[in-house]
Amino acid sequence: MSSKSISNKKSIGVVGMGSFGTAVANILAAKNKVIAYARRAEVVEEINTMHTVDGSKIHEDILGTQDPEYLCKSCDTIFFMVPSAAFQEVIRAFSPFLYPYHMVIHGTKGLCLNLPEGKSLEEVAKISRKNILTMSEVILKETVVIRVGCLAGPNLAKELSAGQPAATVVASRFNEVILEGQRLLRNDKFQVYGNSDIVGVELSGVLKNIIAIASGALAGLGLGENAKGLLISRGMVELVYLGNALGGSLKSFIGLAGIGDLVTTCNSTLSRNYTVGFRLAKGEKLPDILNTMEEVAEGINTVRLMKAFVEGTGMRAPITENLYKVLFEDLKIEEALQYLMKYPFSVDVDFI
Ligand SMILES: NC(=O)C1=CN([C@@H]2O[C@H](COP(=O)(O)OP(=O)(O)OC[C@H]3O[C@@H](n4cnc5c(N)ncnc54)[C@H](O)[C@@H]3O)[C@@H](O)[C@H]2O)C=CC1
Ligand SMILES: O=C(CO)COP(=O)(O)O
Repeated sequence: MSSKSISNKKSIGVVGMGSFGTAVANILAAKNKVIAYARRAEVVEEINTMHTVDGSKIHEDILGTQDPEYLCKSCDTIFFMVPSAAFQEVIRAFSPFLYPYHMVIHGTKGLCLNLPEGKSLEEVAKISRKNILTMSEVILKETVVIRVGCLAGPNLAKELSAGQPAATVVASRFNEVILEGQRLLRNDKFQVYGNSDIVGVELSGVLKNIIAIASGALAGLGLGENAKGLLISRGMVELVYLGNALGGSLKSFIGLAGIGDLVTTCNSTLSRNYTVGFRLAKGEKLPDILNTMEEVAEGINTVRLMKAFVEGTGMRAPITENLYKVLFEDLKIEEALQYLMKYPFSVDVDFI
């Protein structure tokens, strides 16, 4: 498409130019001008003068800004691509400039804790569904935006940036959000499916990270493909149980954003969650791993939240509970594995 033919259209906004935000901004820029928000002035400067992020070339139709008001005025559709730990803070900075005519689609695979002011997870220990927010719920809570969507699926940013074929799911209660996501993102290397169960699709992307950490740990122990197949299938059962308890539907968990992303992240050294598990199994301590990782591994916080949720509801989630002990209580991975091998699972599939 020529730059002339896109000049009259409104730009598309992208908030957060990390790995995933940059990959998605590049896909969007093939069809539309993009305005990208980055919090650091040097990143904005690099985008606008060099057309690079972290030294990697980006599309020339991406304009950097540090100004939420300018971005919201210039764009009707905005993609929020920041980690869950920063999501609430970032959405609050944009909230004064967001109106009901905006469409907001996020790509964040994490959860927010929703506790009374001043309370921490350590103090409450057990939580229920009302203490957990998916990112679409954060957007609805913090802004007047109505048409909210999410983007989830097997979408390793490095593969997308290399132009490898992939597919994603745009989920929203509003069909127009799904259609807009498809119109903006679809190309001959990127297929876009729709789903109306936004919470189920969000939870798919969130919960598979737990199993990806465990899969990396198995690989780090030098275990083979039989063990991985066992983990992925039992992990799927756990994902379905937790996901159902949090309000998602089975149909989403067995789709591209669920099983599709589970398989991808459980098998890829490009996954940060998988890498955390792998390094743990090689004997590194979690704080050391976190200190040397530049990018976010959402699964660590998700394990903390899900462990507290499981305790609050009386459910059992053996992989998550054992992984919690490995991450935060120094349980040896070999011992966690032994425990799981002795766990009295009896029925193969009991969720259909
Ligand atoms: N990298 C990947 O392959 C994929 C990542 N995701 C999800 O996308 C989300 C973002 O991940 P990545 O881009 O990989 O992370 P990243 O660590 O590469 O980048 C995060 C970006 O958010 C920005 N940010 C952090 N705190 C901020 C704040 N307070 N205000 C403004 N900006 C802030 C950082 O400056 C950075 O640009 C995560 O939830 C992740 O699970 C989803 C699919 C694929
Ligand atoms: O979700 C992802 C790919 O779909 C990325 O996984 P990581 O966050 O583990 O890198």
